[in-house]
Amino acid sequence: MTYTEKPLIEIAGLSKSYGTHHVLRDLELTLPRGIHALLGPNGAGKTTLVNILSTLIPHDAGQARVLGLDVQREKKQLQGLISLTGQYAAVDGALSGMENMLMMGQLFGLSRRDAQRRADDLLGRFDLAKSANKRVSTYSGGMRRKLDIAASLIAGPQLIFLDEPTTGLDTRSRQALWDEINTLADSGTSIFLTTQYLEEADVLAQRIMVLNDGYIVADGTATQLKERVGGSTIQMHDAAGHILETLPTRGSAEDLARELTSIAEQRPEVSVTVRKPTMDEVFLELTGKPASEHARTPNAPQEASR
Ligand SMILES: Nc1ncnc2c1ncn2[C@@H]1O[C@H](COP(=O)(O)OP(=O)(O)OP(=O)(O)O)[C@@H](O)[C@H]1O
Repeated sequence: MTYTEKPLIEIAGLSKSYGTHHVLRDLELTLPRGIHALLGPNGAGKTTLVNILSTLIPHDAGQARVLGLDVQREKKQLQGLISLTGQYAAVDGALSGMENMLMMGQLFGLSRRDAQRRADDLLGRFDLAKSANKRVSTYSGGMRRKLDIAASLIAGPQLIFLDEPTTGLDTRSRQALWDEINTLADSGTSIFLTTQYLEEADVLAQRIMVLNDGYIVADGTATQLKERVGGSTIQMHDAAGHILETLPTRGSAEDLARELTSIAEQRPEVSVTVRKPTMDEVFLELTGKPASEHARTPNAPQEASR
């Protein structure tokens, strides 16, 4: 079996403590290739897990394999197949976008010619070609973040870890980056991202893991996580759109049809909307903590679209 056929990530009994503070406790997880998101409140251990999986820090107990390779014993080999983009863009402001790309290419041992070819391609893909020769200090936050991700892709990694890739970006830059992440995944690169934005996980990820107090408290698709929290609800509105009443349902077509027929007969004047639980409600249910205001996507729709 080659590494391309192995699970993307395999974790068994993984634990990590800082002194007496148990940050990760006995984690078990197997993920196939694709886009996966790790959600959790501040201090839940998301960055710690990403740092372990990307070989930056050792774990205390258990096993972690990425692309079939042991994160500690086969660290060097693994480092050639993955890349990590952290919360703060690690590009050099005094250099141009192209110079940053070439420097990264050199670091990964590419020839100047190969690095130039890859840099041209990536800067074009991330819509940075026009600014390639401008100093990065003149770039916007969104452009820096895109350059950081483009630079991390220069050696063609199989898997890219993105630690809070869109924190601090405005809605438009966030959307543009989501498009890039989807394009990357379409071209065969797997993505493991951490995020505090519930909508980001909802929109992008095939699997979502929720980390809380060192444990993975939920793992599934956005739809599965929402189903855990409960079935759809029926909201009744007046003509001005004000919510008059919210009725819980079990979510089956039969249950919904019965409730809707009863409303049609007894309150024909109201309008109705059927809504699924939002990721905010899922987060609150699973972690006991509301997603903090800053962790919500600006202008995020109130209702999830799935
Ligand atoms: N080097 C360290 N030494 C001691 N404690 C640490 C260290 N790194 C992280 N921690 C602690 O471990 C816990 C988890 O931190 P981590 O950065 O992994 O959380 P996170 O989920 O990424 O949080 P955030 O969303 O705020 O970035 C926190 O309580 C943090 O203070």
